[in-house]
Amino acid sequence: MSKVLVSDPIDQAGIDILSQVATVDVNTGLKPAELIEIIGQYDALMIRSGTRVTQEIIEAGTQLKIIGRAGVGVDNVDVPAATRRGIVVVNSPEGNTIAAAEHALAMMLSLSRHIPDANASVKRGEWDRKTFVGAEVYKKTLGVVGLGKIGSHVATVAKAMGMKLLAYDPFISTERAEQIGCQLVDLDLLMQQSDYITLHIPKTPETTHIINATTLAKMKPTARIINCARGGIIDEAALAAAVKEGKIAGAALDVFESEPLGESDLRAIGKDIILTPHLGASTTEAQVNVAIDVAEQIRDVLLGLPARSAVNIPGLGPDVLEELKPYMQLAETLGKLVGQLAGGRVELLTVRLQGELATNKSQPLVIASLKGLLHQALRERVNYVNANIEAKERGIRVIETRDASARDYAGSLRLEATGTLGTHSVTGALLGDKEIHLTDVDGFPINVPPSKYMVFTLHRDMPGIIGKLGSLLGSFNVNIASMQVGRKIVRGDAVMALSIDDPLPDGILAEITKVPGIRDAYTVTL
Ligand SMILES: NC(=O)C1=CN([C@@H]2O[C@H](COP(=O)(O)OP(=O)(O)OC[C@H]3O[C@@H](n4cnc5c(N)ncnc54)[C@H](O)[C@@H]3O)[C@@H](O)[C@H]2O)C=CC1
Ligand SMILES: O=C(O)C(=O)COP(=O)(O)O
Repeated sequence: MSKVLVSDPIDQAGIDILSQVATVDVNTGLKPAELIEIIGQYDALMIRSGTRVTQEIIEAGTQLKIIGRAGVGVDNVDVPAATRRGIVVVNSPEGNTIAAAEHALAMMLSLSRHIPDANASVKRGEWDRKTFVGAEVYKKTLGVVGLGKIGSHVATVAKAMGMKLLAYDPFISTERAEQIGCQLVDLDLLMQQSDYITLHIPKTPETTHIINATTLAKMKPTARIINCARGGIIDEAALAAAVKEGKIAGAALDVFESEPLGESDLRAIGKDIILTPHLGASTTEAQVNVAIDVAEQIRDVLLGLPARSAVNIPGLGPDVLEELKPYMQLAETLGKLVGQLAGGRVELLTVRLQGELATNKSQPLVIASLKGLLHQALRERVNYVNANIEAKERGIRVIETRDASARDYAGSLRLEATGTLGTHSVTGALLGDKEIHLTDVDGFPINVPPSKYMVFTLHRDMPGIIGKLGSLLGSFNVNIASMQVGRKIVRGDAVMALSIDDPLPDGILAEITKVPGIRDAYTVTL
């Protein structure tokens, strides 16, 4: 049975799902060294923001197949290191959207009405109605930085409260922004014109300290900023100084450069700074959502099924997988075949989408072709996650081409591999009930379903050659299940495709090439 380690608190609903297929150990609060020590026994790791999954931990996780982040941000996971090792990293892109958006809105209203400090003062026995005079958000301008799932929900609710909306997000179209009621502007203008600024971008090298002393200096002295996205997007020292010196009116932070928050100037500033301990996703509803979403994906991957929200399998969402799955199997089979025909080190793979397939996304088919191609060298170590990286590291160049006019089959895929021993090509299509058929080998038309063990020959089309090959294989007790010859012209060159019941015993390939008229022979396992 598989083993899953849950190293941050997650809802029981997730544990129940994992327990259907695995032994689940919940062990939270581990130090990095303790995690490194035990991770080697686990097939899956489920985390929230509390566990930093470093390269060292990934390398110690020799059995790991999947890392599941019960939430959105995967900045605490070394995703490139996981990708190199073929470990799927999944998250829950929507499970806590509402929770995080509502926390940002709560922060905005708390800032504008001084709710945390007013509450504390009443609880101290005071009745101070002067200190806590607030400001309305109605008709004020809210600047949303990052108009993704959370930013959009914040904007929608803020609009209903009568706020004017500006947004900065270089990856969102003007039309999409307008749909949500936002005017897209650049970051400078947003900083200058907003009364409230709320951040909803991921933490990346580009967004680290995107809000710094220079950008803060552009804000109005009456403006306030909210960060419920990630620590480190705002330069904390510059922010503390800006609030302390009255350059801006206030800030509310849920996330910090280092968590848990240690010694910090931020703690010392009174009612103009509100701090919460990374509570954005901490609602009962969100925690059930993310736990179920991620646990289901871990369960599926442990059962050999694809994950619906893998962050390190480019272009392979569930809808694409559903639609392209049969073609991906075709691509993988053709990749295995052309890799074995090419024999030596492959330097260039040309992936050609033909007929109806030409209008489809090529990336999943390229990944599947590479997975097949590299199978010979890497076996189970290559998967959809690391096929691209492994190919790059081996110096395999990939060219994608399309030919919508190819009409032999509704849709077909052609792979051509050029390597140290020459160039080979194979084409395949899905026929009837989506059954894979090989339709061309090295330019010779054939029509055979692939089988696990096959022999291909390149020979002269002349009388007697099929019989000689049949007897030769018979003399070595090799049973032929099916055989087909493809040729372009009578008595010219031809290709023979044989399906055999068992692997070809050692040494027979050399015997086959001694048959007069046979120029080359290949044995493949698909
Ligand atoms: N405080 C908490 O507990 C929670 C925090 N989060 C954080 O909220 C953030 C946003 O989450 P979602 O809205 O779900 O993500 P999303 O992917 O739907 O949206 C992110 C948006 O940021 C934009 N973006 C990316 N780079 C940018 C850049 N350099 N400048 C401007 N915009 C940029 C993207 O185009 C996208 O529209 C994430 O960092 C996530 O980790 C999410 C959930 C809970
Ligand atoms: O989902 C996210 O990105 C979050 O920041 C939530 O973090 P958490 O799961 O509450 O530790």
